[in-house]
Amino acid sequence: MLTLTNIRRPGSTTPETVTLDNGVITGWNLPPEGQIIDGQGGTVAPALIELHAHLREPGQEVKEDLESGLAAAAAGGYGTVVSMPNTSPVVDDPATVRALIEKANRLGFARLRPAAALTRGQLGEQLAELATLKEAGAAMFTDDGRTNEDARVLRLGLEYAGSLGMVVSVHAEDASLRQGGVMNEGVVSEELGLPGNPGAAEAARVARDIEIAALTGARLHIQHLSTARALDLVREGKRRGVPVTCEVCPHHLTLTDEALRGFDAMYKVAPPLRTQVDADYLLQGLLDGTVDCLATDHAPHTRAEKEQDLLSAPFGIPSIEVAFPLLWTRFGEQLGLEKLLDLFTGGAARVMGWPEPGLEPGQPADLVVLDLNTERPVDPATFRSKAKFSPWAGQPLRGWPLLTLVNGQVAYQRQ
Ligand SMILES: NC(=O)N[C@@H](CC(=O)O)C(=O)O
Ligand SMILES: [Zn+2]
Ligand SMILES: [Zn+2]
Repeated sequence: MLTLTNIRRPGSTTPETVTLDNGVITGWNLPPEGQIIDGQGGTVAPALIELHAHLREPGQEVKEDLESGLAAAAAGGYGTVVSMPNTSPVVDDPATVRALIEKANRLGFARLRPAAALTRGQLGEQLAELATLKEAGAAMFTDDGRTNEDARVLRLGLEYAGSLGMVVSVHAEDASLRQGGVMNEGVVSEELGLPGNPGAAEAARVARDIEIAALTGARLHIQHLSTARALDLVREGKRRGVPVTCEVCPHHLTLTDEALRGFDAMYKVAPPLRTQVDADYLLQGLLDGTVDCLATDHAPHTRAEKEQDLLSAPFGIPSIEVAFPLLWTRFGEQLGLEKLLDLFTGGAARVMGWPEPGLEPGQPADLVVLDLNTERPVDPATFRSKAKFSPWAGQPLRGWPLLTLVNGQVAYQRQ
């Protein structure tokens, strides 16, 4: 049993108390019992849900592992993380899915809901054993890290996953258009003389995949959507009743291809940072509901890897520890707290078909307490993630988590 005192519900200024027992919320403003934690006047919300993080286990533990990645997630306010299967080996077998879940349960940080590969080895040729992967606990199917080039294989994957009631999520870029592009194709890439990856690579693939979702009637989720054009395609697909959803990442909302002018591969990410027009358009998509949820695509690499030149360095930006404060500080006024929290919690749950998280008695005791007002600079040296660098290093942000509870247990507490 745990009692959390001195917390406020979103939109309220009244300090309250909540009691947790057996992994659920048991009641509000009851007499304190069990372990008592002072919420320091922070705002309490359901713990955030991350649908897209690269935790790198198995095989790439030099970049991140379950312990560092799930601790980082809890420090970022997340209670649940869907990990991507582009590991080494690829997560395409039930035993690995089970082993990951068991290990994560022992760690006691954020909950892990691993995604499994849609195709064996993520090679895009033969479907993985989706039914047994689901049975083992796979949360969704994706070949993220790679693109699904064969439309027929994606069709079969959607049909099979759809029959199991599972979501397929896609990294939607046309590989032949993307080629060796290391940044957005446009004015900046031309000035810098760097190979560009056109927005059309994303839009063309999103259009194709929405058609396949319409054809199959199966649930398709578009990952890390980055362009205005692709967002219009999703909007139109939804209007037609196609079962398509999409996520947007913090870096595509807050950074543009201008960041590449310093030739720093920290800003190299797939899909690439686009233009301010795209970033503004994505924000509108958050406001009007076209974007279903926020997801970080937390993609840790070693510093040495990211210090290589732009052509050699791997793609990816780590952000799981800064996502909420970053977006609250930048867009809190435009979005409002309730909408922003919904994009980090309920929106993600609805994409997955999971129960709607909430603060009522009976709800899971997965909670975050946020300090919405105190400004603190981003300090990558304090990150739990192994990737101790950040595009937002030094920036003063508000909205830092004070406490994250998972299953009624402390998964993170700020010192
Ligand atoms: N987004 C990235 O730039 N990188 C991801 C792969 C991916 O999400 O496609 C990674 O695994 O590092
Ligand atoms: Zn991807
Ligand atoms: Zn990814």
